[in-house]
Order: sequence, then C-alpha cells, then structure tokens
Amino acid sequence: MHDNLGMTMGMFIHDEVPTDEVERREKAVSALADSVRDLVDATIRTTVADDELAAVRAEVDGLVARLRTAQLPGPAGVRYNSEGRSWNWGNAVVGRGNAVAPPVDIVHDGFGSAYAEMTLGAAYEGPPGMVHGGVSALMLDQIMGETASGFRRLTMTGTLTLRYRRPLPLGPVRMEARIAHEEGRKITVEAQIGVRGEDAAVEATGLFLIPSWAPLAETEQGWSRSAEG
Ligand SMILES: CCCCC/C=C\C/C=C\C/C=C\C/C=C\CCCC(=O)SCCNC(=O)CCNC(=O)[C@H](O)C(C)(C)COP(=O)(O)OP(=O)(O)OC[C@H]1O[C@@H](n2cnc3c(N)ncnc32)[C@H](O)[C@@H]1OP(=O)(O)O
Repeated sequence: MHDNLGMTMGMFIHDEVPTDEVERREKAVSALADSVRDLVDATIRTTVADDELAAVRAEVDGLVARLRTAQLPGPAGVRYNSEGRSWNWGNAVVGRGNAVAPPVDIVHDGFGSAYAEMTLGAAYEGPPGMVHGGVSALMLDQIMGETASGFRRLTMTGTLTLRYRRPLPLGPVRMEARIAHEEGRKITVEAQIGVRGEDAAVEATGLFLIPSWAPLAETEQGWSRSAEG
C-alpha cells in the first residue's frame, strides 16, 4: 500500500510558482492545446492531396522538435503552490495542456454536484456520427471523481457501472453528477450524459473510495482547484 501512496502522492508536486504566473502560463498552454485539437480535427477530416499531407507532416515534426527542446522528464502530475492553487495540465479529461482531452469545463455547483457542457467533434467518434462509448465513460469518470472528491479529499474510482440507453450524437452534450450516498470511505455518485434537454444517453453509478493509504485529513477549505479546471 505504501507503494501506492508513494506512486500517487508522488505525483502531487509542490511547485512554488506564484498564482499569477500559473494563470498566465495556463492561458498560453490552453491556447496551444486548442490549436492542436484543431489540428487533430483537421487531420481527420482533410482531403488534401498526399504530397500536401507529407509537407504538413514535415512542418508538424519541426514544431514537435521545438517543443522537445524543454520538457518535463515524465507526466505532468498534479502541481500545487502554497497559495492553494493547483493545476493538472496533463489530465486526460480536464488537462489544459492536453489536446487529446475533450474540450470540457466542469462546473462545481457547491459540494457534491457538478455539470459540464461541451461540443464533441470528429475526434470522439465511435459508431458513425456518434460519441464513442469509451469517451462517454472517460468524461463521466472524471466528473464523478471530481464530484466525490470536491477537491478536498483524495478519491479513486473503485467501480463504475454504465448503462448505454441510446446513441449519443456528436455535437453539443451535457453531463451532470451528484453524490447520492456516502458512508465511511465509500462515496456513491450518480451521473448522466446526453443531449441537453433530452433523456440521458448514458447513465452511470460509481463507487469512489478514499483509499486506505490516502492521507486521511480532509482539508478544511478544500484543495483549491485550477480556476479553469
Ligand atoms: C490531504 C488531502 C488530499 C486532497 C486531494 C485533493 C484533491 C485531489 C485532486 C484531484 C482529484 C480530483 C478529482 C478526481 C479526478 C478524477 C478522477 C479520475 C478517476 C480515476 O481515474 S482513478 C483511477 C482508476 N482507479 C484506480 O486506479 C483504483 C485502483 N485501486 C485502488 O487503488 C484500491 O483498490 C482502492 C483505493 C480502490 C481500494 O483500496 P483500499 O485499500 O482503500 O480498499 P479496502 O480494501 O480497504 O476496502 C475498503 C472497502 O471498499 C470495498 N472496495 C475496495 N475496492 C473496491 C472496488 N474497486 N469496488 C468496490 N468496492 C471496493 C471493500 O470491499 C471494502 O468494503 P467493506 O469495508 O464493506 O468490506
């Protein structure tokens, strides 16, 4: 268990960067990730000729080489400063620097309840024209985990159960989550995702656990989250 603690808590990195600097950098990194997301969409949907594809590829390789001149040695982890600002720019769903992450902003409605609205394009397709079921699961897991944690305690997904009730078309979608029940270290969260104003496409129930190896203290004012997710 200590290995788990070391592995997980080791990725919570105290990084004494002033909050205004974090925010400036976050804007810059988000803007780049947005452009890369656009590149992904354009790559999927382009019909330009093969030689043009090769030329674009060479330029992209050049850009990658420029970014590689200064890199972290591993994944981004979760960083925080002593002002209580935290940032997790690599996260697979809400990472501001992560162009693979769907473009989502999770809004917390007070403790125990959250929602998000986003537009999912060609990069998130499963069945033709529909959102991939794994993408729905990914996004639900994130909003449910954040809801269980409230950024004031460490929670991990124990069991996630999904019911795919109807196909979810690509385009604007909305998801919602709330804590349904809580007992000791076990927190049950219910959630759904679908087209706004319509019946849910996917319903989810999850059991989130405060791990036995987690530092027990629930911080009094919570752990301040990244302002933009
Ligand atoms: C100082 C404060 C820190 C504050 C931190 C603040 C903020 C954190 C910042 C950001 C986080 C914010 C939001 C979260 C965001 C995103 C969510 C991402 C979600 C994920 O992507 S997360 C990755 C996938 N997730 C895993 O990688 C888990 C791997 N796994 C383990 O790490 C362990 O397996 C663990 C911890 C699950 C359990 O370990 P454990 O030692 O705590 O459990 P233990 O044996 O004590 O069991 C106690 C009772 O739970 C029952 N139980 C146990 N496991 C169960 C299961 N899986 N399902 C159903 N019930 C289960 C037992 O049956 C027993 O039940 P009973 O008491 O009734 O007998």
